[in-house]
Amino acid sequence: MKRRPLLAGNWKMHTTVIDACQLAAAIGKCSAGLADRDVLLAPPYTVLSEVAHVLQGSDVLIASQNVCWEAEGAFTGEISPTMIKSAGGTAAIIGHSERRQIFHEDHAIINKRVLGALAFGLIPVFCVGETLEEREGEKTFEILEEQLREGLAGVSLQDMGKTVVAYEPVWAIGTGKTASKEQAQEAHAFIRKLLAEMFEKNIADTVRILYGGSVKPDNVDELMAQTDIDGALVGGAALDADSFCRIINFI
Ligand SMILES: O=C(CO)COP(=O)(O)O
Repeated sequence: MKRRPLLAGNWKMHTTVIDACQLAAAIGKCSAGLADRDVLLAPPYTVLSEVAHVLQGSDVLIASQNVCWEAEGAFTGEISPTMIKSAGGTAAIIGHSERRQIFHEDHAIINKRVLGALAFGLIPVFCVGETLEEREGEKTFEILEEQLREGLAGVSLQDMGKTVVAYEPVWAIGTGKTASKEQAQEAHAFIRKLLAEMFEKNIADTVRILYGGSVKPDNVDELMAQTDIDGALVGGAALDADSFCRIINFI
C-alpha cells in the first residue's frame, strides 16, 4: 500500500529567532508545489509562532518537540496542546529518545502525552527505538514492542489512524551511523505488523512510519525506497536548508 510520504525536520535545541525565520523561509520555498508529499518542521517552542508566520499560506506543517496533556495549569516548563495550536502547530513529537534518555521520561508519561495530544486534536509523532546495547543484546524487537504497547495504550482505532510513528534507533542518532536500509525496513515491517495486532490491519496499513537517525541527502533515496519506510525524521541535516531541501525532494 502506498502511503503519502512525510519528511520531517526536528530542529531540537537549535536556532535563534532570526536563524529560524531564515531556515523556515528557505524550506517554504523549496517545498512549494510538492503535491505528493508532506513536509513538517518541529522548531523549538520559542520560535513556533514565528516559523508558523513565515510559512503561512504554505503547506508545511508545524509540530512542537513535546507536549503536555493538560490545556493549562501549574506545569512549569511544559507546553500545552492549546498553546501549540494557538501558535500554529498541528502535531507534536512525543517520546523522542532524548526525552526518554536525558530527561527520563517513562512509558507512563509518554502515554499521557500521546493521549493528551490526541484529545486536543494534535497529531502525535510517536518515537520508538532501541539503544546500541539493546540491539547488540538482540533485544530490538522486544524493546520496540514494549515502547509501542505502553506508549500507545488506550489510543482508539480512529486516533491511531491519525498517529505517525517514528523509528529512531538511538545508536544512529547524530552519530553519522545510519541503519542500513535492510535494518530499517526490518524494524519498520515489525512495527507495522505489531500495529496490526494491537489495532487493525487496515489501520496499520495506513499509519506512516518514519525513519530517523543520520538521514542525509546521500542516503534518503535508498531509505525511502523501502516498502515500509514512509518518511524521515531528520535532525542535523534539517538545520541546513540545502540538505533538507534535497531530502524533501527525495527521488
Ligand atoms: O533524532 C533525530 C530526529 O528526531 C535524528 O537526528 P540526526 O538526523 O541528527 O541523526
